[in-house]
Amino acid sequence: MELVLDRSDMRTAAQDLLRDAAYIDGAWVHGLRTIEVLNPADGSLVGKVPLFGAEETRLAVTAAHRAQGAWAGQTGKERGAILRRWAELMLEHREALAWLMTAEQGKPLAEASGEVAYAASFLEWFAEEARRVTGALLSPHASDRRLLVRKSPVGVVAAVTPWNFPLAMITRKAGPALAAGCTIVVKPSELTPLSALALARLSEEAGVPRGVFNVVMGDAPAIGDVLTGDKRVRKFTFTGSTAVGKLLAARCAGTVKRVSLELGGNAPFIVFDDADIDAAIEGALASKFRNAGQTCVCANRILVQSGVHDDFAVRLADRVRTFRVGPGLAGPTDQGPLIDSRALAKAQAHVDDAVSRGGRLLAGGTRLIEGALADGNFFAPTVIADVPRDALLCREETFAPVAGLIRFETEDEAIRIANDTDAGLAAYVYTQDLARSWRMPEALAYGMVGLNTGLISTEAAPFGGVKESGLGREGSSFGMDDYLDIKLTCLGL
Ligand SMILES: NC(=O)c1ccc[n+]([C@@H]2O[C@H](COP(=O)([O-])OP(=O)(O)OC[C@H]3O[C@@H](n4cnc5c(N)ncnc54)[C@H](O)[C@@H]3O)[C@@H](O)[C@H]2O)c1
Ligand SMILES: O=C[C@H](O)CS(=O)(=O)O
Repeated sequence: MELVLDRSDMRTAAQDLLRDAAYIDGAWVHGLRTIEVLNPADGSLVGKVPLFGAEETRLAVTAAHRAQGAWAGQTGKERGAILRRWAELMLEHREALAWLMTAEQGKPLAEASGEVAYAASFLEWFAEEARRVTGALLSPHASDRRLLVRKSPVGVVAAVTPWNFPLAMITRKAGPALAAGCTIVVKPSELTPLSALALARLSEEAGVPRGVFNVVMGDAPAIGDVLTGDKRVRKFTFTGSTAVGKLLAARCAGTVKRVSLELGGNAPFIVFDDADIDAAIEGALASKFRNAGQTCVCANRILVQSGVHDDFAVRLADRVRTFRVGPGLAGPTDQGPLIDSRALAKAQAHVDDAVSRGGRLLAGGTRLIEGALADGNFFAPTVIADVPRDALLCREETFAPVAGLIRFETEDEAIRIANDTDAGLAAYVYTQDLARSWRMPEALAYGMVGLNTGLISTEAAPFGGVKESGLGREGSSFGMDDYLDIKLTCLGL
């Protein structure tokens, strides 16, 4: 199958990583029925993958279950060495992985390359954590007893991941899982499966034993039924929309699985009068428009104190008008397409609703269809000032390059607006007031707060939300806890 890429040198490199089969028990398994993977920038065919279902998923769970004991029997140092080699291979193939990602997901090549490094950083980080799983010898409750606590791998892990970060959302789970001694079955999004399969291809070269890392895709509900219902799966981890996360988490109750969820956001981005406005503009651009606004931690509501609201709005609009919007494989761009037509329709609905309620459109506001953009899902980077608080974009995750500015007067009012949502993933505050810098993170009901920065995601920190944005944390040493069970040995002397 010929990968249609613009530069032949990169086509060759990406072609080597391109797979049209699922990866089960160390084998590439083709299917009679296939799914087409399309480039969101122009609708062209990037690749095909099997349309698999329950039967193939059970085969993958069987492989993971069979491999788990031997994998856990390796030392943390041995598992860590394999994870580190996997990370090295990702970086050695960084350009090819980035091209494949831009082809199937649409993000600018520079962002895709950044995600490859970000994804590799989780394998690198957990290669070290693999060597640091410790236990405890507790102070006994009686002189003839000894209390020994050890941590052991939970067992077979099932992971379901989204399309917006096709590599990082997988390694953020596979890293700690494999470091802990678990094995894993991954179902990537059917919109972006090629990056996951390229990762599997590199896992072989890294020495990940057969059955330890498996990738299956196709009929998502049928696959999900097996992953949430098979009792051999002891841990289910999901990254995606809140609605689907709730559905799948509920299904895990039947076999009492460990569950971790990374769900939707509705991030407030709060700019006070005393903020460094230049820094706040840069932070808003980075947070709002990364991946064309398709990240779970994007600024979803930009709250600006009234003293600086109009100046901030005009300056933000001036900046977004300079964005280079286009296909990521055709040359340097600042913003790529949205993932599909549904995303385009949602973006337009949020814009139309905000304007109909009195918001002032300062930039963008419509789909882009000129020239090379005609066949893609391109939406103009958009800024709307004075958005009312009952607007759709204040109540729903927009997941598009649409910046809605809400005016506020006081700190208490900003906190009330910010916390008025069921989401609780990320929030951002720009202020130069020291006391306010302490008050705001404490008052905001979110798992993560960016203070004078719009970029908070790193493998070195615990990523996750509160309320309906999720359960558990991914990244940092905290990220191991979801893949380990605590076992007590009470020794009678
Ligand atoms: N909190 C985080 O870390 C984080 C990270 C990335 C994305 N997200 C969220 O994910 C959403 C965007 O991703 P998406 O559109 O892929 O979400 P989605 O929920 O539509 O899909 C996520 C995954 O679930 C699968 N899926 C969907 N329905 C299923 C079913 N019935 N059974 C089994 N699997 C099913 C999909 O195929 C995909 O692999 C946004 O809400 C975003 O905020 C959150
Ligand atoms: O979309 C959610 C991802 O977790 C984004 S990030 O790259 O981890 O910030």
